[in-house]
Amino acid sequence: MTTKVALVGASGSMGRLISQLIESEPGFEVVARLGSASPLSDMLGADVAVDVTRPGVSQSVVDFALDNGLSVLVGTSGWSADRITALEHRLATLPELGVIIVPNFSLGSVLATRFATMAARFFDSIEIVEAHHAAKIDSPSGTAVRTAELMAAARAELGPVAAPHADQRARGQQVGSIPVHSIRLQGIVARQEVIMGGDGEVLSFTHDTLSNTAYEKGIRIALRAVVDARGVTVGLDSLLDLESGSGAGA
Ligand SMILES: NC(=O)C1=CN([C@@H]2O[C@H](COP(=O)(O)OP(=O)(O)OC[C@H]3O[C@@H](n4cnc5c(N)ncnc54)[C@H](OP(=O)(O)O)[C@@H]3O)[C@@H](O)[C@H]2O)C=CC1
Ligand SMILES: O=C(O)C1=N[C@H](C(=O)O)C[C@H](O)C1
Repeated sequence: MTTKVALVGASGSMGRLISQLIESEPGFEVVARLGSASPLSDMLGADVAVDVTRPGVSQSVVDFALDNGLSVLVGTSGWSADRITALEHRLATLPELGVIIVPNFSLGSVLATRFATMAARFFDSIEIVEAHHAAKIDSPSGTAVRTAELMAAARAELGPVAAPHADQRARGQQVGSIPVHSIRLQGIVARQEVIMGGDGEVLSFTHDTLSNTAYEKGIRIALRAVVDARGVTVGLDSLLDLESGSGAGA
């Protein structure tokens, strides 16, 4: 059986990549390509929707898809913990449907976030510096927000990180008390550094995306998973067993 995909944001950088990947993915076919001028009803007739649009648009795409019986794979940034909680409540009333939200399709990025989350309990001084291409419209990046939220959750019992003078604008935007600094620069694809300071030492986790090919494996894994998805799933790590590495060889 072929899964019919409505690709929302098809003309964009991620949309073009996903369209290409689906062409060589057995069992999937893009039946609708939507952009900013398309009515959302163009999705109707598809089995699943893939959303790679803009943070301000993604919610309406997901709402329309769910209203019309489509599960959704979301690659768009901007799905903060609050929005995800609201979505979980909605999905609780739609037991046949699922939404998979993947802040970053790159395996390396997901691993870097996992390592940083593991280490977060051991350091009180933590900051994130993320850098993206100049065309990126949102900041902080979805990956940085997710990383900060996971680190804050991991150290919930320890309280906020030590972020002196965090009221000064140049100290970044705090997410879960962790200052996040965003750089938008020509020449860069995507980069994130999580820096942790301790007594006489600094531990850092850096991930560089050098080209969009870094997203390919993760997109294939998430696409296969969305067909049978139920409820809300967040992060590529939820689709993989990071301890054993199983599922990563797509
Ligand atoms: N999860 C991940 O690993 C990654 C996520 N991203 C995220 O994915 C998103 C898209 O990134 P990218 O492809 O680089 O962005 P682009 O700006 O290249 O593409 C955006 C796409 O969204 C479409 N769009 C804009 N408004 C609407 C609307 N109202 N309805 C339907 N479609 C609309 C645009 O269509 P039109 O041309 O008609 O305006 C375009 O096709 C961003 O949030 C980005 O942060 C990016 C890279 C990796
Ligand atoms: O806009 C991008 O390019 C990216 N967006 C995502 C984010 O906001 O984290 C994922 C990746 O960093 C690239």
